[in-house]
Amino acid sequence: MTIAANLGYPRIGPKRELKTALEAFWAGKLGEAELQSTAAALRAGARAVQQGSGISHVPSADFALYDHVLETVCAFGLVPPGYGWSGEGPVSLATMFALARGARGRAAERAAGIPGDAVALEMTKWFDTNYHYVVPRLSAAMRPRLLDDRWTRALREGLQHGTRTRPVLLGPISLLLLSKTEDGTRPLDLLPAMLPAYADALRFLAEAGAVWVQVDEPCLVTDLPSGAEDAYRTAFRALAEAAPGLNLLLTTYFEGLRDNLQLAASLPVAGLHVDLVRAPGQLPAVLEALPRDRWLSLGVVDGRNVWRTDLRAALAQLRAAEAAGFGKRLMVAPSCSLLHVPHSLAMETALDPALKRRLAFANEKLKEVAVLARAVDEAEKAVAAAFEESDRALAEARADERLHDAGLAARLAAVAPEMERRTSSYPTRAAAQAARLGLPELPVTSIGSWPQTAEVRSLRARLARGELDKASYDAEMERMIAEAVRWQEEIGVDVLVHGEFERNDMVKYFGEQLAGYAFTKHGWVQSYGSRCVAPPIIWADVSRPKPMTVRWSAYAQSLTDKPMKGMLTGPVTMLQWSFVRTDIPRETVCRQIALAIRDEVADLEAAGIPIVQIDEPAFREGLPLRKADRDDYLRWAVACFRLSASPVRDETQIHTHMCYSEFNDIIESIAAMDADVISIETARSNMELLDAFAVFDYPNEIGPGVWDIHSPRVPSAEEMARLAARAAERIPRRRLWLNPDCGCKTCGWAEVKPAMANLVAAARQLRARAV
Ligand SMILES: Nc1nc2c(c(=O)[nH]1)N[C@@H](CNc1ccc(C(=O)N[C@@H](CCC(=O)N[C@@H](CCC(=O)N[C@@H](CCC(=O)O)C(=O)O)C(=O)O)C(=O)O)cc1)CN2
Ligand code: MET
Ligand SMILES: [Zn+2]
Repeated sequence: MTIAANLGYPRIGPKRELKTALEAFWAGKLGEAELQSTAAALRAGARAVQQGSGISHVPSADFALYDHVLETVCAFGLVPPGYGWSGEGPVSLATMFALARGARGRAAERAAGIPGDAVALEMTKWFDTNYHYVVPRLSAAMRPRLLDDRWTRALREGLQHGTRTRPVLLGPISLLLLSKTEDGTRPLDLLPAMLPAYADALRFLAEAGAVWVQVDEPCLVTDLPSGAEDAYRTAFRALAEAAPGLNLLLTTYFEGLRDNLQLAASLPVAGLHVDLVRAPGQLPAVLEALPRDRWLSLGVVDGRNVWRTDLRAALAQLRAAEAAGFGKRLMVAPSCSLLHVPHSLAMETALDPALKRRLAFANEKLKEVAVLARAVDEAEKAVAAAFEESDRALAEARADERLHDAGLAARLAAVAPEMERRTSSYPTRAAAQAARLGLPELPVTSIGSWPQTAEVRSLRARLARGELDKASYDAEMERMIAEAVRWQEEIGVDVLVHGEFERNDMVKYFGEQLAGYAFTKHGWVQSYGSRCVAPPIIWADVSRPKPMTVRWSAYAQSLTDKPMKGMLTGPVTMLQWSFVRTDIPRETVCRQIALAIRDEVADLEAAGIPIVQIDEPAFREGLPLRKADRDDYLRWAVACFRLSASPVRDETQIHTHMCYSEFNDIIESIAAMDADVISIETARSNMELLDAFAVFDYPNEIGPGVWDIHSPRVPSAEEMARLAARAAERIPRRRLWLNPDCGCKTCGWAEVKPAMANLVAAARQLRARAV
């Protein structure tokens, strides 16, 4: 019988219950037992929904309080020293959260022996998603072993409630390849030490009654480093031997297997899961390569996007697998974990009904999976109604004239090459800008947002509930802007920002004002830990009905003689952090957004704003996972940024900002964006991220972050001056700016005020020193 399977379910809870519980726990308002019981209730709810939808392979241990990579690290005792773990026994919750968030000198941390200055481990993007995982920091001295059998515990939890779940384990090779090492060891060198711990986990699972275990190896879709192939063979031989009766499902997602297909097909596992949404074309090769005694799990329902599945097209792929001899060993599944989509459409009462009919969130996707599994076994007739609904929604979408804006198409077709170029080259512009702005050496600025306090959010919540009228809301925003402007002037910041108080999120805020975008009420997706985003949905051609930010920036500029920086989110990030329609190329959607941003840039200039920052924090994240696909992406991504940035005169300064990025492999493209100034996150890497800019001889101005805003610690002026001096060893001082790593929206004013004052002091110290 064809098996309906799921690979992972959203963790945050339909009403963000996990977020609420975590934040209460961290604030000392909720005990550990209560936190754990909220988590258990969420898992029970998830199992019930999945089973109720007809899923027979329900995942377990896909849940994590903060992050699944971090929980894996803690389970195996891969904890660096300095976080209060003795090296024996299970890793405490306090230690786990200190690894994730750094210590804050709280009583619970002191009690757990965690030094007050313990800094958080690095966080980075999970492949090309907007989910962040905690990067394991490994060393050869570590003695991996199974300290906390979270997998067997998860299996037993399901069994107690009558469900034999399929535990999910992050595979050893992906775990190591996603890690960093401290002592020059190569991550894969740790494999021999890791394997006994993995073997224990599998053996205990088998003893506890597991039948299937999902071993996630997403790195199999990437360009593997040397040695990885052998490591895969060694590892899976050991895993297979550890628990011979257990069925391992080798699970890949986010891309096709390509040149790793033979490797994947040759590993001694019971089944292979492949992503047929990202890489539908790999099916024939997979059918040819995979031995017929293996199970084949086909990811035909998109786990990364919110559109309803074309059931007929998906069924055709399943039938092809059946015809090729996998009929008795077939699984239907989402392409990847459903972590990346919102819980349920049921709560979305305000969506346009026609649009809503075209959507499927996690719960709806599970039903599609179940319908497809039945369709394979019982013929389409058994599920005819579902197929007709899918056909109808698709036909309706194709016929929907609202999707296409003829005027916009004409405008895009008329984009001339000079629209993607500033009038003059950087040296000419730099001179004009220097004359206009009169900035000191090492100018001090910030990345845009000031704290999104509970007060700001509650104003917005009251506006949404109708308890506050728009005029009063706007007046409150102006009051906060005015206060922020006065404070920045007082402490001596050179280029001011208005603070972005009026924005719920840097993408959603713009999406809400652009035509072609829809947004949800409860469509939350976990970004990291307790932080969520509600990505807007691009369903039709995107255009800008009217100016979006000019009012706030112009107001802020009216309060000061110092230059005010206008703040926009760039086209690539707007694309990357939205759910995007699939009927036209992403490149086209991005160019539409670029035109909208371009108009906003021009309007800001016309309103007298001398500097405009176009944020592109997701520029690197959008990079295809495979090197072979990268040039094409970089070509259009750079062009879109330039299209949005180029309507202005020489003397108007364009900034961009990027964070969470390694720049080495894309530095040429960053230079090609030709922003006058780029600010980047570098504080945590001790300026090492700047090396790419130095080696490449990056020609324009750079603001390397000297304050890690993700840490609650306030850096001293000396510390920031030291980092800036390190930067000055790499980049000529006349092209350097001083700024934090990123926006301050998640900080509190208690850190922001002293840290910004210290930043200004650091700049003054350095200016006084001749280098
Ligand atoms: N889209 C996106 N992706 C991104 C980032 C980003 O900024 N945006 N940054 C990086 C990730 N960093 C992030 C940093 C912070 C948050 C974050 O703070 N998220 C907020 C939600 C932001 C939001 O949409 N806020 C809304 C809704 C706030 C809310 O929850 N309101 C309450 C009511 C609050 C009250 O009554 O006081 C409710 O609706 O229940 C607003 O401010 O209006 C959260 O989880 O809490 C998310 C990601 C990378 N990816
Ligand atoms: C994730 S990048 C954030 C940039 C934005 N301008 C801010 O300051 O919040
Ligand atoms: Zn940032």
